Amino acid sequence: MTSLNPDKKIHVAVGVIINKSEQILLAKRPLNLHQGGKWEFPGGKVELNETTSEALIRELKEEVNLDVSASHPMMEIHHDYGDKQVFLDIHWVKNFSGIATGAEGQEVLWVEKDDLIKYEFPEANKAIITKILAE
Ligand SMILES: Nc1nc2c([nH]c(=O)n2[C@@H]2O[C@H](COP(=O)(O)OP(=O)(O)OP(=O)(O)O)[C@@H](O)[C@H]2O)c(=O)[nH]1
Ligand SMILES: [Mg+2]
Repeated sequence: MTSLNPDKKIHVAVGVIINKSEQILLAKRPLNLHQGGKWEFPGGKVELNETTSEALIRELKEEVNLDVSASHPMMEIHHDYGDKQVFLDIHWVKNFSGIATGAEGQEVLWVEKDDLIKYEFPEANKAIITKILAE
């Protein structure tokens, strides 16, 4: 039996990580995951009893081995993929230490802002790219 689930929207903490050379960090989503094979901004699901910034710190350590010391809100996006509804809570991350690596085996890349349009992203990310380019 199918039922309506009011909580099925997934809350995701997303980091737009920008280094001293004004490059942005991208990671490639593993093929087996939702929206697999596309590039993304590192991040992941906010767990119960966790704030968005706590989730961001945890996810960026797990995924790209960076230690985030500060982040600030950039924008919120609600998107329906049909098979999944997401609430992307996107933060700028300018204060961090460490060397970015694909800690889960994924490809990671520092990209110039103007080159972002060359990469394939999940549909919901279009507005994020627009916002970055407007900075
Ligand atoms: N991390 C991230 N997720 C995004 C972006 N854009 C976007 O639509 N999403 C969607 O948001 C959801 C994030 O889930 P995720 O797979 O990163 O979550 P997670 O790291 O906690 O993974 P897991 O709990 O499945 O191991 C996915 O459905 C993904 O397609 C993005 O730029 N970054
Ligand atoms: Mg993730």
